[in-house]
Amino acid sequence: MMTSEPDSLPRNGWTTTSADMPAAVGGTPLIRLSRASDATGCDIFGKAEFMNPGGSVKDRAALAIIEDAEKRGVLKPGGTIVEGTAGNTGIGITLVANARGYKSVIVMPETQSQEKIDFLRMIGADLRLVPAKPYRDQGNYVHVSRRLSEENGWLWANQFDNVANREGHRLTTGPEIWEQMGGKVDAFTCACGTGGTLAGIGFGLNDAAEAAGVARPKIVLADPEGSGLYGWVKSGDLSVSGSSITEGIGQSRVTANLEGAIIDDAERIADPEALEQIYSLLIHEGLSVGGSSGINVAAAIRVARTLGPGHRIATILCDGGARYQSKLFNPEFLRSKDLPVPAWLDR
Ligand SMILES: Cc1ncc(COP(=O)(O)O)c(C=O)c1O
Repeated sequence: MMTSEPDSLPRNGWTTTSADMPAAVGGTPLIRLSRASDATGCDIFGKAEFMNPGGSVKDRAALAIIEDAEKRGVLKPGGTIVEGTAGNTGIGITLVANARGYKSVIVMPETQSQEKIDFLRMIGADLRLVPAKPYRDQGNYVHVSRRLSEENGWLWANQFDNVANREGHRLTTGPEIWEQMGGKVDAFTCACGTGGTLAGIGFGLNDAAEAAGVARPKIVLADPEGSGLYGWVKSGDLSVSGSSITEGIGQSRVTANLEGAIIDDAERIADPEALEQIYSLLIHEGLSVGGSSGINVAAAIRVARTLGPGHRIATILCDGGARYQSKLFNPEFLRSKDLPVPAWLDR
């Protein structure tokens, strides 16, 4: 394995001296969300994944996938990693690649936020924008990235079906949440793109609960409109309806990362409900988060109301609001999607 630190050091770069960018991935704070907690009589906590070096939870998947490939000997010094991504995984891969001397080729649907596109270019990704197509179409960004890998002999990160993704969360994010909550976790809510975060943290929390001899937390999928997973969890039906302005989440198939995942229930959250949480977190708590975080917090509030006062619920603040300034915080964009524009934003 190519690391500049001995294996025995903790991977919590924010509280120890970091050797390099990869050492600073993870170890994020867990923040009590006051308004959501007060409104429900529960303690609702958000894991501040926007504090990772690349600004999102996907730094963890990127690092886990790259370290797994290094260990398996399929990523050689100076090698190239190609990936299809909504942007955040591409950012994580490119930053880890820069730190470790690899090259990155990032395939991304052109519909994703300009901020992610600009950031990927800034950090040196070889960016290939493609038209947004459904997964069944061979022009879909995931298939384009796989073909590029086959044609050029590059490593395909394959975040959707490479279970090194969820294994990374099982070994880091899950135990971190358990420890930060003192082993008292009643429920966990999380949206899915690849499913790595939901499945991996679910396994990690389950492992920790088993080791402690206590009941495991309830694991609840938070799903946007336009995703098939809510129906899949509720009735086994993956069919899709509606749409969402959120990015990086929603899925129409059971990825390898989702196979066998612990999922007890699901909440479907429409964009206005997610935006309400995003704006409330920003205005009242000073937390700037993106669309999937809004879906996650809205689902945590619903779960809190179902469980009743006194429960402790964790969720993920996946990335920051600045990544979506031109969309979630842009009155013209919101109006074009028939979404409400809050008065404070409309000036
Ligand atoms: C902002 C954001 N939230 C959530 C997710 C979903 O995470 P996962 O792929 O682990 O399901 C992604 C994935 O790209 C993302 O970019």
